[in-house]
Amino acid sequence: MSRQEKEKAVNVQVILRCRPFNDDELRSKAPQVVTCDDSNREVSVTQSIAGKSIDRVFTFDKVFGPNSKQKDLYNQAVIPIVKEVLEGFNCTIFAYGQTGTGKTYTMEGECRRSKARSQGQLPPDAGVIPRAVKQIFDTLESQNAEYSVKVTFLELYNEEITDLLAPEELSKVALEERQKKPLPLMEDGKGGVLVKGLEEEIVTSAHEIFALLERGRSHSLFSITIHIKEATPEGEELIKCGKLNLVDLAGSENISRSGARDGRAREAGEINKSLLTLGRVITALVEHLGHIPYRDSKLTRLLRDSLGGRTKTCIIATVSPSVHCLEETLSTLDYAHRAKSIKNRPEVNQKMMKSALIKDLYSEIDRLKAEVYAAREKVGVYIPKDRYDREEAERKAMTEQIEQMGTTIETHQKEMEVMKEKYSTQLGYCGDLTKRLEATEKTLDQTSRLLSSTKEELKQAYYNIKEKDFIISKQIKSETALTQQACVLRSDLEKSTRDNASLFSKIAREDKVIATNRSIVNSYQTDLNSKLGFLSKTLAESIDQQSNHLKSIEAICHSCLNFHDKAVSDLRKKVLDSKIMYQSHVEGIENVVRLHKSTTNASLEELASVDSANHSSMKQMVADGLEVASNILIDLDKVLSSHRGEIASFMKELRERFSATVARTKETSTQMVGLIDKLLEEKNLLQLHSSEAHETHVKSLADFQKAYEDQSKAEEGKILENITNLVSGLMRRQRELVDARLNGLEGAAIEKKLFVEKHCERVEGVTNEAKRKWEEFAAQTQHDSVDGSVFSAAKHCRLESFLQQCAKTVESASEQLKQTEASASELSAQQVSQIEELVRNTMVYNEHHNAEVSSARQIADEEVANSSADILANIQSLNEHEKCSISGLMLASGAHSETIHVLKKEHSTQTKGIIHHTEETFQSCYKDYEATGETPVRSEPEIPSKVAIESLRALPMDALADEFRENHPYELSKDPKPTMIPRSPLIQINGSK
Ligand SMILES: Nc1ncnc2c1ncn2[C@@H]1O[C@H](COP(=O)(O)OP(=O)(O)OP(=O)(O)O)[C@@H](O)[C@H]1O
Repeated sequence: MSRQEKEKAVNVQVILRCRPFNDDELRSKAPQVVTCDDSNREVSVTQSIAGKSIDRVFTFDKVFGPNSKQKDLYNQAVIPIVKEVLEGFNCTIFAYGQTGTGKTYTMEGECRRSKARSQGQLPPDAGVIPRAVKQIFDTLESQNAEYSVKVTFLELYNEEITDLLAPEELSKVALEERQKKPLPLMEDGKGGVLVKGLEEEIVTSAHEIFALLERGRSHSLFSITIHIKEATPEGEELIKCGKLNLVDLAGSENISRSGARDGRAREAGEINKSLLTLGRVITALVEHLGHIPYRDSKLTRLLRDSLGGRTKTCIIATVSPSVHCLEETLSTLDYAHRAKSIKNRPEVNQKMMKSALIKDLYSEIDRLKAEVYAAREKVGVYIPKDRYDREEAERKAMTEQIEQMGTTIETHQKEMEVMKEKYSTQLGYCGDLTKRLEATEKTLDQTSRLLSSTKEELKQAYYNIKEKDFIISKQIKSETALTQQACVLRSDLEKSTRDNASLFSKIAREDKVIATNRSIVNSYQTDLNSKLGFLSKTLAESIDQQSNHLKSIEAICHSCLNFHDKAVSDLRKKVLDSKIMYQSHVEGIENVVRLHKSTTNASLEELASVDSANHSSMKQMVADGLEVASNILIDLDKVLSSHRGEIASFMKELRERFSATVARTKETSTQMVGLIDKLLEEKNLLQLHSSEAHETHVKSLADFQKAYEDQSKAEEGKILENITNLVSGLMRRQRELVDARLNGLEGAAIEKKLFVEKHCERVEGVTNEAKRKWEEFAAQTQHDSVDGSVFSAAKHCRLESFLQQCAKTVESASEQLKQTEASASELSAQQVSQIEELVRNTMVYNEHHNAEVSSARQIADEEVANSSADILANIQSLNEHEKCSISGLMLASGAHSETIHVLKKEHSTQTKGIIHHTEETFQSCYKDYEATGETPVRSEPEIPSKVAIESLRALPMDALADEFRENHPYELSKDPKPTMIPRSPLIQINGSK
């Protein structure tokens, strides 16, 4: 298979494993309801509904029955997955199922307790995790590859993540604390999720992993990440990376079954939250909904890439074969079957250049160093910018999620309301349907009764018609025989007339008699024919009416039956639909209620704890505040009194200083005046001194010149002889220089003198001005100081009054603070007790509500089960009812046939009357020949006797009817088929007429 093909969308692989019966189930002889067909990958579950056993069959990617071994499951299902991990895919295997169905057995097996693996062999009971670890290390070692393997191991319980690989060198207490501390989840910025602070352990052999697995528990997620070094043909080093996640989920049973209460209820609620969210995520993925609620639980956040992402996923669903777990088994099978339709798009992880990996690792080391430094120096929290940004983004996302959850809760509540309404409407609808069913059943009963009575009547009518046909045919036969006999007689008479002329008169008489008799016979025949015609007409009409009536009844019966069948099937469908809908609603409501309950309980608990914490912190705060305030007040008091003293001393000092300053100013001004006078004196002296100094200077210069000249003359005299030529130049130059210097000094002295004189003039002016100003200033200062002392005295008085006022305010404030503290603590205690009561009430109400909901659900369940069972039983027993009603109808038809018998009797009496009357008339009219004695002896004509003629006459109606009944006995319960009814003989007669 090419890599491209491999990276296409693939369905999540779902494997079903059914464990063998456990000891308890064997002891209680629990019936088996789950049957596995490993070769056809089918699982069938037998359910008993309304006394009938119904099989539901599920097909999975692989099925492992109760006799399957750990090795079989691993070899067939897991080896290919581990191979793909070593090729660079990310793969996840997770076990899902009810508690005690073998999730941990399948994932971990019994190897934790076994010592066999210490010899390098795994025990036969070893599960998927140890076998996968062994396969990974065996493969890596056989490939002689350079590799590194690191593992993480966490527990996900109660929606909290705990690191099972937290360092062991910490003390036991610290370790426990650390292990208990839940770790938060963070988005990694690439669409993935990271567990913040999760330890990654580098392992070099399978044994090290086995040692780590000792810390394992249920509800855990064990991840192995493998890096394998590869070399390209160009000599570059690449790192291939694959990851295998092995998850043992929590049991999927519901809260009511587990009987969880209080803390355990929260636990079950949280577990349920994870599994409910997992179910919702699966549904959303299967139905391709826009929003997949991954963020609703930590489990789904962790498994995000495994459900609809780029990871290859295999779900191992575990079930029990026992009837006791039927409900959960069906739920697990539904769950797993739905998950089969999830599509993932697995991708091979991109290979990394070794240098890039090293760079990444260096930056990671830098980050860790910075964190270690921050932790060691305890200089606050060090968060790198990107992490801060990530956390900020996560915080925002969480805020949004909280808002979203709020709206989701609202929507759920609304949905719950709608569902409740729908539920009550459905109940009403169910009631209506039941009433309609009852009414329809009654109508059906009546119609069935009517149908069978009508059928019986019809049958009776057919029988009567046959009987009448028989009688009529007999009568017609006898009439024909009589007519023939009359004709024979007539021909005999005619022959006698011809033979015996002497017997003319007799013949005439006889002719007369015969004519009379013939007319009687004719009239009798006409009369009989007309009566028979009337009778047959009446019968034909009656038959028509009967058959029409029967047809209409049949049509009504058919329509009734159709309507009934349709109504029954509709009803059955509706009942089943409503039952399913009701169950789904109940399930939905139950889930919502459960979720709501867990959330409410958790929030109530949280509220209670927050509230009590708030109360104590408030109390503490108020007490602290009071203490601080009273400290401050005391300080303030102290400060105020010290300030008061200080201000008083300051004022005193100020006053003293001021008067000293005034005195000093006065003194200074006097001194200044003296000084100025002195200055003026000094100026005059300076002037004098400067002119004197100038003169002295000039004089000293002249002296210097003279002395110099004298010295030069003396020295000249001494050395003139030796250095006349050499020194003469020098001396000249020296003289020039001295002259220039003397001239300069003289000029400067004159300049200085002029400057000093000018300066003295200016000083004099300035001093005079200063003296004037000083005197003004002194006067002003004296005046100001007097004003200042008056003002400061006034200020002092005001300040003092202020201080007193301030002290009073402080005292009243402290008093008020005390009062406020008392009332605040009283109020907060009151509030706390109120909130606590509210919380207690709400919790009780919640429990009560929950109990009500579950009892209502139970009752509704029972009622629905009862009513649907009743309806089904009713439908089932419909035939029996029909049979009963038919037998009832048979009785009714017996009564009816009696009535008909009576009618028939009446009819035969009437017919007898008619025949008797006709006979009498015939007897009275029919005259036999009377002998006169005049007739000669005649040859014996063969005239049939009256008895013979009478014998030709048809039997009376009763006798004919009896004969018919004897030959055609009436069958009671056989339905006459209209198509089989023989045609009435009267039709022929009527036609021939
Ligand atoms: N296929 C099997 N063969 C033999 N015994 C099994 C099998 N499956 C489970 N068992 C036994 O059933 C018992 C319960 O199994 P296990 O603890 O693995 O269930 P579980 O689903 O992990 O439960 P929980 O949700 O509580 O973790 C164990 O004693 C285990 O040995």
